[in-house]
Amino acid sequence: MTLMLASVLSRDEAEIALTRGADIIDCKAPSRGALGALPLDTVADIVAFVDGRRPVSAVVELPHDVAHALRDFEEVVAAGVNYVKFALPATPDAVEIIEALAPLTAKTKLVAVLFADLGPEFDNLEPLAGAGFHGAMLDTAHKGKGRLLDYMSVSALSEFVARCRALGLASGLAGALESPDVPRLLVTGADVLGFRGALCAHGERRAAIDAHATTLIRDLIPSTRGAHADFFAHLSFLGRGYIEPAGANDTDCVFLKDYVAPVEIGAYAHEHGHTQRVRFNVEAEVTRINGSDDMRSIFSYDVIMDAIKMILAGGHIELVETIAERLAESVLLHERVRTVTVQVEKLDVAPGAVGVKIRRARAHEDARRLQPAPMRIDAVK
Ligand SMILES: O=C[C@H](O)COP(=O)(O)O
Repeated sequence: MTLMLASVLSRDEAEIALTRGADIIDCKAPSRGALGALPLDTVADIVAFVDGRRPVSAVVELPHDVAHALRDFEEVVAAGVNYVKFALPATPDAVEIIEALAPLTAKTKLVAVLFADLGPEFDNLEPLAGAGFHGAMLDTAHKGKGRLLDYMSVSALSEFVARCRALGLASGLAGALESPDVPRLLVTGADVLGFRGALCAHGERRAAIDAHATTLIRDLIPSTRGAHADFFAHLSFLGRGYIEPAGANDTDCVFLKDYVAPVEIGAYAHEHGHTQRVRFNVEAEVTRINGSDDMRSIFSYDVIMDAIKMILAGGHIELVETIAERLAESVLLHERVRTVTVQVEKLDVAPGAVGVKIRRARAHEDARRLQPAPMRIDAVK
């Protein structure tokens, strides 16, 4: 289950984040850049307010002299936080920094932050795991100059998450994330999605966090916590067709039309080692959700494009049928999708197009698997 991390700069903001359902309360000073540390007394105040109801993380800004870092880390640990985050530079001394901080892993959970916009060094993940670090998080250093997905694709982020998982590291994704990014990043399986800007009015990370903006992000991330668990149960039953539409007009069609990509595809030997143009047409029949006019009520076409990119990132594929089946399966993972039609065409084999068109539906038993009491969306405002 992916957790929601909310970066806050005060006790009052921690109260908003906590009451609106954030899973992790992250102490951070937006005025000091991407990974700014709050004063220790503020961190202690937030820890005291949260009072164990959620895990609390805090940032340490690495000093140039790593020996001093230990003292800074010790002070934050003494403030009672559960996780300590710091920026691990993509420089040759990174392993030296990891080794210097390793003794602290006996006292707290250390999370190294790598910056996607600064050429992150993923080979440092092994030393981090070997030193007993808790996790690694991708973020962006230059706020206001792009989101995480502007620097790394969903496929690359999925690889980062898988590599962390294989090493026993928890994985986090952050970086000027916005609400449309959430359904796209959930497919990576990251342990944590981190937010600051998206929780603030008008996405301005230095402004105060806003209760409704925080609730919107919370509602987009499935949760096992309280009202939001019911909310998501409600959504998932909608997706599974639990609330039977009165008629066909209770579903909408989200489509991707004439999306052409270079694909390594073909069963013949001469089709290996190069790409061919392949055209994708996808129609997803989705259960409509009324009651909100934001990301909570839509199934994003981005998710379809990301699914295509993730399949193609896997290398050469022999058959168009294979791509079509995998794509249909990926789209049906989203519980709002009731049926999907996928057409995959090779454009460079003949004067026209050749390929396959399939239609797949969610298994009917899926639609009746659970029987909750439906809940109005605005009940979680
Ligand atoms: O770890 C969470 C970061 O504070 C994300 O901040 P941001 O959403 O402003 O990039």
